[in-house]
Amino acid sequence: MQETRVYPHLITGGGRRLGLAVVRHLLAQGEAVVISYRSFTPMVEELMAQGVHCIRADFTQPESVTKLIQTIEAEYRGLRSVIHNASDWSSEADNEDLQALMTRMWQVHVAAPYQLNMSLQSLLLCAANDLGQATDIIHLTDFVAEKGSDKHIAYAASKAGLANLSLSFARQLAPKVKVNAIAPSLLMFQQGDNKEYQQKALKKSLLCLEPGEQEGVAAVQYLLSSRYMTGRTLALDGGRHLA
Ligand SMILES: NC(=O)C1=CN([C@@H]2O[C@H](COP(=O)(O)OP(=O)(O)OC[C@H]3O[C@@H](n4cnc5c(N)ncnc54)[C@H](OP(=O)(O)O)[C@@H]3O)[C@@H](O)[C@H]2O)C=CC1
Ligand SMILES: Nc1nc2c(c(=O)[nH]1)N=C([C@H](O)[C@@H](O)CO)CN2
Repeated sequence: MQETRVYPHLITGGGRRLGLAVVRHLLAQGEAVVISYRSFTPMVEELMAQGVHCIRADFTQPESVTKLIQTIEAEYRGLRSVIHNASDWSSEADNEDLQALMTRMWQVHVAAPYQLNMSLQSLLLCAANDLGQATDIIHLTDFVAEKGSDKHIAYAASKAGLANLSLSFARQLAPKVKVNAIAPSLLMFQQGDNKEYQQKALKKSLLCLEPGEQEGVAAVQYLLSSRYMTGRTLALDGGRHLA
């Protein structure tokens, strides 16, 4: 009897916060996981010790993305999913060179996911054929992709570009690969966010709460389990669109 192959999930930016929570969730389910990381941290070291294949890649550098792709192509015959979580939340206030900021936002949030999807779609299709079920691409976008942001203009525009990739790749890869997005408004604050900022951010939604990373994990799990969603965005925004 032919053995069923195990195809890993690829999570970009899997070394901390939401990416790490998704990694832990999938490992707990006995899934195989590969991550990309930028900063080598004790957490990445711990994941390596647990047998997670951790590949260093800086998405500001196209050649680094190419090396990530080549490493995956050499090691795996298929992929169960590609989860584009890596992101650089930079603001105009923190960047003097605005041209460089826009270039970096576009490279990290659009060009790198595009390069990964174009190169790795054959592995997603191979796994879908072998498993007899659709595989998945999931883009982590942002509420501001639709609404804009007055403090993260380049970031928001690049997340809108990422959201649009979901539509094109959903068309190109159906029915073997489902392609969807998750657009949080707030999942979890950054360590440096002060109380005043947090209170102001909480008031932007109807539900006025910081849901935490498990809200994002649940959305990823829903999309991986769904048989009938593609080209769509799960909005995790606490009713902010009505506030
Ligand atoms: N947190 C929230 O409330 C919200 C999150 N989102 C989206 O959800 C996703 C996860 O959010 P969150 O966990 O807070 O994200 P973080 O900003 O905490 O982490 C993002 C990850 O991306 C990686 N990364 C950053 N820059 C690069 C780069 N140049 N090349 C490769 N990797 C890079 C980081 O790697 P490293 O750690 O190695 O430096 C990190 O692992 C993101 O796409 C985010 O935009 C959207 C709205 C709200
Ligand atoms: N890459 C990241 N993107 C975003 C983050 C983050 O921490 N990393 N955080 C937000 C905030 O939640 C913001 O929406 C409200 O404070 C947005 N994107």
